[in-house]
Formats: sequence, structure tokens, C-alpha cells
Amino acid sequence: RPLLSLRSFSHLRSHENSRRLLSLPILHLLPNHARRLATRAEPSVVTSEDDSYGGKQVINLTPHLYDYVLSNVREHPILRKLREETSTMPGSQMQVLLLVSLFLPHVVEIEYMLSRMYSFDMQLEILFVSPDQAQLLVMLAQIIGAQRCIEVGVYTGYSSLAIAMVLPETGRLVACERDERCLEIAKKYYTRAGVAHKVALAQKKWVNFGSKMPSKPLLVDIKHGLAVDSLKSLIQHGESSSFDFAFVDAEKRMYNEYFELLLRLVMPLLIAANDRGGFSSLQVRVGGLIIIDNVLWHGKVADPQVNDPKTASIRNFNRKLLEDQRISTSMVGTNRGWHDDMSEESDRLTWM
Ligand SMILES: C[S@@+](CC[C@H](N)C(=O)[O-])C[C@H]1O[C@@H](n2cnc3c(N)ncnc32)[C@H](O)[C@@H]1O
Repeated sequence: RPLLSLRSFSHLRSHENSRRLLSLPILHLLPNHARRLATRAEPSVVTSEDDSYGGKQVINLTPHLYDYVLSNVREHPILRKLREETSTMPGSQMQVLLLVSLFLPHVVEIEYMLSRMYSFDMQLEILFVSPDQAQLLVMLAQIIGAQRCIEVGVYTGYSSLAIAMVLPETGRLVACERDERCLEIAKKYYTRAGVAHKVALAQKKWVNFGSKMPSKPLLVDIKHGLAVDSLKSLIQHGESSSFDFAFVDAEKRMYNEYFELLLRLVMPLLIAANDRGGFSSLQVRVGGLIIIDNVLWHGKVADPQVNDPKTASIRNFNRKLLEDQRISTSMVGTNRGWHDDMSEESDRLTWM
């Protein structure tokens, strides 16, 4: 019976208000097949509302089409195992973290507060990249010949494992994650896949950044295991301009801070020359790639009526990148997440 009423919502889906109805958390409570039915009536092609694009159409990834995409992904068996294990993890204990953090008097650092609150949001989010997104990440890393990578937001390690598996033996991935329980799972799979030696974990209290001198690991004090701490530590320990690839998938309101720190860490290949054959101040940045997940934020960034802090922050960040002359950017739509959760608009748009 609930199916019928939700199906009737789906006929109204193109209408703005009905869209919101379908985004209501109630859809999360439905079994997967009910969610699929509730969202099946979507058009398979979307046309830009702006006439100046001449009715430009893009394919809308319907559940059916997305299943087809997923059936065309190469996913390593170890990655599949990790995905299956991660998808059974409960998120229910996370609300408690938010409440506890609000009463901790010594918690003053903004990232720390945000990261506690993040745990609350995590219940509502698709927590890790889908196999098709991982395939794209990996391919981009391979195309640029990535050697030294940073991941901000590891969770149980799906995307970092995918990247580490294609890095050369000399390659290194610095994995920034504040949740030690998640990292335990990640470590298990890094070992299982034989790539643990390529991954340097930026954990609470200390971090092993042994990538420059593998036999002599460098120990750095990290207060909360938070990403900004870790990135700053890398800079302080002389690792600027030594990475070539970064993937950001952690606290959304810290995107700008992550980005600015990563710009210092990710390698600008400086082509510096002038017509007299010497060096000049002309510097051309080529080579480094920073990929940032979730820049559509469940479609909320395009809705002027949504102004919650996280949406506003991502919207400002997107605007800033568009205007930032230091970088080349591209917003790339990937998918809606591999979960069967069809209640949200795609948020997996990525800046590169
Ligand atoms: C979306 S998940 C990452 C998923 C992962 N990239 C993947 O696709 O497999 C985000 C992760 O970022 C971590 N995180 C959130 N805020 C953080 C912070 N301030 N510092 C470090 N990690 C953080 C969370 O604990 C969570 O595990």
C-alpha cells in the first residue's frame, strides 16, 4: 500500500514541491524496491532551462540506467568485499557523538566541532564513492601518472584502496581520517590487497609520513586526527609541492581550508622561463589534480531556498573555484551513489 501512494508522488516529481516531498527522510525508511518504484517515473533526459544553451540535453541517470552503468564497471574482488562489508555498518550510534560534543567545554576548534557534527550528517549521506566513481578516480590518477596522493576523508577505505592499488610500488597515499574505527577496517583491506606499505595513515596523536624516507618514518603530532591538522603538518614538515593527486571527501564546511592547503601541497610543475632564457615570475601550474566530491550537495546548491550552513558553504566554495584564476576547473557529474537510495538528487558532482 505505501508503494501506491509513493508512486503517485512520483508522477508529480518534475514539480518543485513534489521533489521536496520525495526528498523527505521518510523515503530512507522504505525498503529498496519501494524506493525504486517511487522514483522510477523520472525522465531519462534533462534539458537545460536556460534557452541560451539551445535546449541542451543531458542523460539523466535513472535507476535502470545506473544499474547498467554499474554492470559495466570493473571492480576488483577485494574492493567488492570491502564495499559489501561497509554497507552493513550501522550508523545509528553517531547521533550521540553530536550531543556529547555540544557539551564538551574544551572543544573550541571549529574543525573539531564540525567533524563531530559531521557524524550526525553521515547517517543521511552516501558514505563512500561508488564503483563507477572509484573507476574514474583511478583512471585519472593513472592518466596523470600519480605517485604521491592525499585523501581527505577515508572512511573504511574504499576510494583510498582503489587508488593505492594502481599506484606504482614507489607511490604513496597519505590517508587523512579522524575515525580510528573506520581506519581499522581500511587497514585490514590495505593489507589484504598487499598495498599497506603504500598508505601513510594520518591518525590521531601521530602520523607516519614516511613517504620521503620510507626507512625513516617521520612522526608528527596530530591533535585530533583531523584533516586540516594533518595537511598543515605536511606543509610544516617540508612536503609542499610534493603531491600530484588529492581527493577530498570529508567535512563539507572545511572544503575551502582543505583546498587552500592542498594547493600548497599538490605539485605545481613550474615552467618558469622568459625570452632571455632565464627564470621569470611567469609560472604555469600544470600537473596536479585535486578532486572534490559532493559539490552538488544533493542538488541543494541550485535551490535558492536552501540556505543551511553546509549548502551555503559548498555554494560559496563552488563560486570561488569558478573565479579562481590559479586553477583550471571542471565540474563533472558522475552518479547518484551506488546505494539504492534514490531519494536524493545527484550530489556526486566533482570539481577537478
Ligand atoms: C564520505 S566519507 C569518505 C569516503 C571515502 N572517501 C570513500 O569513498 O571510501 C567521509 C569521511 O571523512 C571523515 N571526516 C569527516 N570530517 C573529518 C575531518 N575534519 N578530519 C578527518 N576526517 C574527517 C569521516 O570520519 C568519514 O569517514
